Amino acid sequence: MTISHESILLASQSPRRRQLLEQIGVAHELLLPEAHEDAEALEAVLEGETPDAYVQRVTRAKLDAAVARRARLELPAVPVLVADTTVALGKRILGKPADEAEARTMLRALCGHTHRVLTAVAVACEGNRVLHALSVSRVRLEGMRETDIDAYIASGEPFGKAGAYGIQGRIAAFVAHVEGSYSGIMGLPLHETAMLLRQAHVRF
Ligand SMILES: Cc1cn([C@H]2C[C@H](O)[C@@H](COP(=O)(O)OP(=O)(O)OP(=O)(O)O)O2)c(=O)[nH]c1=O
Repeated sequence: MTISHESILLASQSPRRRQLLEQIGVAHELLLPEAHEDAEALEAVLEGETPDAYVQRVTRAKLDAAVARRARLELPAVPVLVADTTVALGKRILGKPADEAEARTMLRALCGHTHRVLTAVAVACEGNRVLHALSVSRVRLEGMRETDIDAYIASGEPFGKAGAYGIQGRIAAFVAHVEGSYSGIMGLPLHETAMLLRQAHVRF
């Protein structure tokens, strides 16, 4: 992989994060996990951990893994960007649903209530100095009928997404209120990300 010194490395498998970074014109290359790296173990919730502590710990672990990967691959020391998104219903952390039943349980729990979407962002810059930010948004999903939930699950959209939904897709028809950062809910809060990248002297 040839990396321009004007680029950053986005260590993420999320197509949304890539698309969002493109939206603000940040030149980047992907730094994807290698086969032996176990993302699931990294994302396990510790006992008693709050959603805020959880999302920041996972983000830091993703960053450490990505910086180690950059070194292993002998890539130039350009900034590395990572993020993690978690949906919190009170103290309850809703990750990505493992199957249809879990997606259904999550959607039923979210409907008719306001929940928080937390996205932590971290950048490793020169000298491996770490910059980080946390975006917290509030989303209210109105009640969905069981038939609406069935159709949404059948669309496949809940999978691979924290809280079993993606605000950028069909669920938008049920989003009654949003407060905070739309891009943050999608997975990369662009205002906070731009601030961190400017602090890291990235030009875009
Ligand atoms: C709440 C919400 C989440 N999401 C997605 C964003 C993230 O991709 C995903 C949360 O999972 P994450 O673990 O944050 O990210 P990821 O595993 O997809 O990617 P990475 O390689 O960077 O760790 O949920 C949406 O796309 N829209 C939404 O409205």
